[in-house]
Amino acid sequence: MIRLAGVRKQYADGTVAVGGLDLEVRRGELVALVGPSGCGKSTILRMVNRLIEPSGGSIEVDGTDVIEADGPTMRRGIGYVIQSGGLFPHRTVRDNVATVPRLVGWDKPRTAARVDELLGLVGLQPEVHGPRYPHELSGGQRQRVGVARALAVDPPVLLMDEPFGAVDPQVRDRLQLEFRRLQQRLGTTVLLVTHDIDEAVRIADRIAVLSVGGVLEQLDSPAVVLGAPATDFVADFVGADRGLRRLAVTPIREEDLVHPPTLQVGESTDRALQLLEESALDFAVVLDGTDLRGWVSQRALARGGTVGEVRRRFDDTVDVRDSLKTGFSEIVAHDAGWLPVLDGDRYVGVLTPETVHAALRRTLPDRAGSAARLAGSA
Ligand SMILES: Nc1ncnc2c1ncn2[C@@H]1O[C@H](COP(=O)(O)OP(=O)(O)OP(=O)(O)O)[C@@H](O)[C@H]1O
Repeated sequence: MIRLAGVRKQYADGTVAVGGLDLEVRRGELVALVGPSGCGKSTILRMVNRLIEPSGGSIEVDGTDVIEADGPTMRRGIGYVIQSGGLFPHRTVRDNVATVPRLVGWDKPRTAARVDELLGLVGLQPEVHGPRYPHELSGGQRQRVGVARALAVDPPVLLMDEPFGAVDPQVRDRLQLEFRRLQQRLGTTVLLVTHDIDEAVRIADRIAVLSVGGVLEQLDSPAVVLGAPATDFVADFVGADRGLRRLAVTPIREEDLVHPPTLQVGESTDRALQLLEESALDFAVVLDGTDLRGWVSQRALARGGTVGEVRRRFDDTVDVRDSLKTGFSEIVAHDAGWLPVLDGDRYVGVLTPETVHAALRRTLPDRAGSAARLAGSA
């Protein structure tokens, strides 16, 4: 959807902000540009919508050569969100969001309906927030309006420069996730600049790590950038705690889980003891059909009766849709060696510290793969 080939930018004073960049963003994808201050992130973004003229190379958006196109016309088709929202201070929220629909000639009813819809989408109330001026909103609300305005004519491409930068950390987390859901629902292609690696890890499909001069050090999924940094520069940039960050982006998979023996609540403890003796483990998971009812140890089974009578309940469970970080954190919080994982009500297996380790290894490319990646980026 966005294709940069050999793109260069040298400013008038001789500064080479971007030295020759190849980068592709797929349709519907969210790519985050990260890197230290001054590495050329904003320059790259602003060349895509021609707020800055490239000195060389080619840029295509959805197959159209951006450099050949008429700048203002093209910009109306590309949403652009900047830090603090970049709203017009003397226009109401409604008028801000209506800017582009009016420019492209939408009639009043259509524009009004779209503004209501968009304000609702970003979690604002049209009748409450619509008539206000930007200074009558909180920083987070202003940023939501900025996003709504950028989405007004449903642009296939959205460029965002530190869009959540001006919001306090708690609101930021929520806003990022809400935006991500919206972007996935609308299928918008997004190129986003941030210097917050955690933001990139949380919401991007792929992360482009840049060093000074707009040099692309690595372009890959958050899990791979964190788990297999292509260069020392990337390893340094993503930080010493990249291992912990990876836990947050690695999903729990059924195949990574341990499967101890399972018993049904109605079974006799004699039969259960027999089963446990055949297995290497001294505990079993107790189910009623596929629903989790607790667990039993060999010692408890020695008391006799049915499995249901001697079972113990779990302090906590983990959902299969949670990240390894959530799962591991629950294990630590409950001082448990293992916790059961559920898919809705259905029991699917057991998470242990060892399975966390195995899952982290699974998400890494093999050594040959990362060697090829290194050679490719050199
Ligand atoms: N108009 C300009 N004239 C000369 N040099 C410029 C101009 N704009 C930017 N630069 C330089 O180009 C380089 C890249 O700047 P850019 O703003 O793209 O970096 P960035 O990665 O977005 O930085 P930050 O994270 O600090 O916003 C920097 O060295 C900057 O000083």
